[in-house]
Amino acid sequence: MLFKRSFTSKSVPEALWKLGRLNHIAIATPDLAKSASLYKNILGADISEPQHLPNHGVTTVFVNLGNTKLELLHPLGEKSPIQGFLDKNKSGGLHHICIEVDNIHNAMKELKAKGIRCLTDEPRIGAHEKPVVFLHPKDCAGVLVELEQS
Ligand SMILES: C[C@@H](C(=O)O)C(=O)SCCNC(=O)CCNC(=O)[C@H](O)C(C)(C)COP(=O)(O)OP(=O)(O)OC[C@H]1O[C@@H](n2cnc3c(N)ncnc32)[C@H](O)[C@@H]1OP(=O)(O)O
Ligand SMILES: [Co+2]
Repeated sequence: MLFKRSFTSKSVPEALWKLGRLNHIAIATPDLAKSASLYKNILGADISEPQHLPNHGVTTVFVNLGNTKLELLHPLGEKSPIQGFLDKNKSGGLHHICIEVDNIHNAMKELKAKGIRCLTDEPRIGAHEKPVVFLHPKDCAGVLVELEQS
């Protein structure tokens, strides 16, 4: 005998958070001026002024692509989190992806419970003045993932 399963608001608990749009793809570079010039003068993109983020140990230039952004990253200060990556990848390369979430605290709680390492205990304010958190690349198919509150 077949039973029809009914999905009511009672039987399906509402998700505590949801993954949203791709916010940016970050590229670490040993020469920020050269990489910015590549996108602006050779590829003809719209780019931002450099922004120094001492709390994150990086200087960024954003490249606006319309549907998403590129974040060009260069180390700032002596303990930059991207220095090790640039030591291993001398010409630079793809560093992380950033995906928006609608509730970063709920996301962190659930991901931690599922064994995904968050690289800080609390979100920090990121390049867009919104809370961000990074997830360990070894727990995310080899890709460093940044979550940003939408
Ligand atoms: C402003 C903000 C914003 O947009 O709002 C930003 O983006 S700030 C962007 C900069 N900030 C961040 O990246 C913060 C989060 N990142 C970090 O805390 C760090 O970069 C780590 C991800 C923990 C890696 O640190 P570090 O390179 O010193 O550690 P490690 O050499 O021990 O690396 C551990 C393993 O992870 C690998 N690994 C390191 N960086 C990686 C990356 N970007 N993508 C994929 N794998 C990576 C290493 O090769 C190594 O693998 P093997 O053991 O197999 O060799
Ligand atoms: Co980023």
